Amino acid sequence: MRALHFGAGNIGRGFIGKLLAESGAELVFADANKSLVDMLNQAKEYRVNVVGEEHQVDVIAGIRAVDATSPAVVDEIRQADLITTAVGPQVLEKIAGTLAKGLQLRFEQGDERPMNIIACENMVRGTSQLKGFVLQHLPDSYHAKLEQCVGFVDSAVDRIVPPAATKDDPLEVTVESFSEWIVDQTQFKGDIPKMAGMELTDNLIAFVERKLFTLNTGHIVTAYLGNLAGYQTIREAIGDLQIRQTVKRAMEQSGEVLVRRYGFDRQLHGAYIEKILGRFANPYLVDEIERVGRQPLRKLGPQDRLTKPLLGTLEYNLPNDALLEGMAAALCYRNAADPQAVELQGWIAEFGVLEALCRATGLAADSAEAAKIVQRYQALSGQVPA
Ligand SMILES: NC(=O)c1ccc[n+]([C@@H]2O[C@H](COP(=O)([O-])OP(=O)(O)OC[C@H]3O[C@@H](n4cnc5c(N)ncnc54)[C@H](O)[C@@H]3O)[C@@H](O)[C@H]2O)c1
Ligand SMILES: O=P(O)(O)OC[C@@H](O)[C@@H](O)[C@H](O)[C@H](O)CO
Repeated sequence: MRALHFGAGNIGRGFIGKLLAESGAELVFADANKSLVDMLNQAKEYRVNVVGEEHQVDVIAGIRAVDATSPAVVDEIRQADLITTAVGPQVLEKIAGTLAKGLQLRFEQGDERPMNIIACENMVRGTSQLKGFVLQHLPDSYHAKLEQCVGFVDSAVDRIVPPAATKDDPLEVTVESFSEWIVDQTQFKGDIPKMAGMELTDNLIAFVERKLFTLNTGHIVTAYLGNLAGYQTIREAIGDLQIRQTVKRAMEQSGEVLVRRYGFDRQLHGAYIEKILGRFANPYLVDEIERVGRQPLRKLGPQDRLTKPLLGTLEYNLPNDALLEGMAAALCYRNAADPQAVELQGWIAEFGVLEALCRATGLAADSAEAAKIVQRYQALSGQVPA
């Protein structure tokens, strides 16, 4: 199997690329960072440090890389059996034109072999969104061929991978031992690739929402409350009992929506939350609040990990105070190095906090929830670190 993976970053090297290579795929990374591409091509391998109760170092060998902005990537796309991505939700639109070029070339050459594409991003049905972008770039005359030959397979991906702590080997990644990759088995074209570590489901939406609206909801509340309390890492923040209680409650409040919507077993979901709290406290990982808190406008978006669960609590008439607290803390997030944090603070300065909140989340300005968030923001904003 020839696999092309877009995004040789933390999750690309530490999870999806590792899994592809270990399954025997001929693996090529495509990345826009030229020095990363050069380093991968020079080393042809990298180390993955798997940390937890037991430590292990895996060497991922026999890999190469291509500049995702160069014409060479088009030919790699043409030849691939499986294309995966871990580039960030906002980048999918940017790589769609290149994907369309590679697919067009493949179709022009009369190649009708099945190919599958899986976006491994923290978003609901990211691959389906990518398909929409690809269709915008692909001439209409190839749309039927795309439907016939290319499977766009949605997935849920879970493994905490902070940027590596070691400075001496820039390619090494450190990952937690837990990992979960669940894909929608109904969307493949041709044979489903056999890969240890890739689970199949015909009910993907439940698993995507379970992951995004539990782990990522808890993660972001930890990050923004931790930031307000002056912590640097997720582990420090979750070690603060008061923060831990709010984070747990936020996951429980979001979780109750998931239990009602998808029929998850309440007790098992409680155990899932406990396990996640343990993962946040992993003593072997240094996960900066800055990484987890990145892009607050995306995190506050209507379909994302704070607003969507909040809307669910309204639908089922459930408590939501911890989710509101997390959203108020998000509005307090300042980071001069994060363009979305700067933009959010710019909106607050220009339009006031209520309008900024409504722009970011889509909440109605006259809603009770918006009023409560603003009230909590006023109380919390006094604590914003200098
Ligand atoms: N790190 C985690 O713990 C984790 C876990 C699960 C899911 N995810 C998701 O995986 C995705 C990637 O996250 P990450 O933490 O690995 O980020 P990252 O920043 O470490 O990696 C992203 C990579 O994409 C590359 N890239 C950017 N634009 C590109 C382009 N146009 N073409 C090709 N490559 C491009 C960057 O150079 C970088 O190497 C995100 O959607 C994230 O939500 C991350
Ligand atoms: O990647 P983001 O920015 O959507 O979210 C930050 C973290 O919550 C995320 O990367 C988690 O570490 C990951 O989702 C764990 O599976």
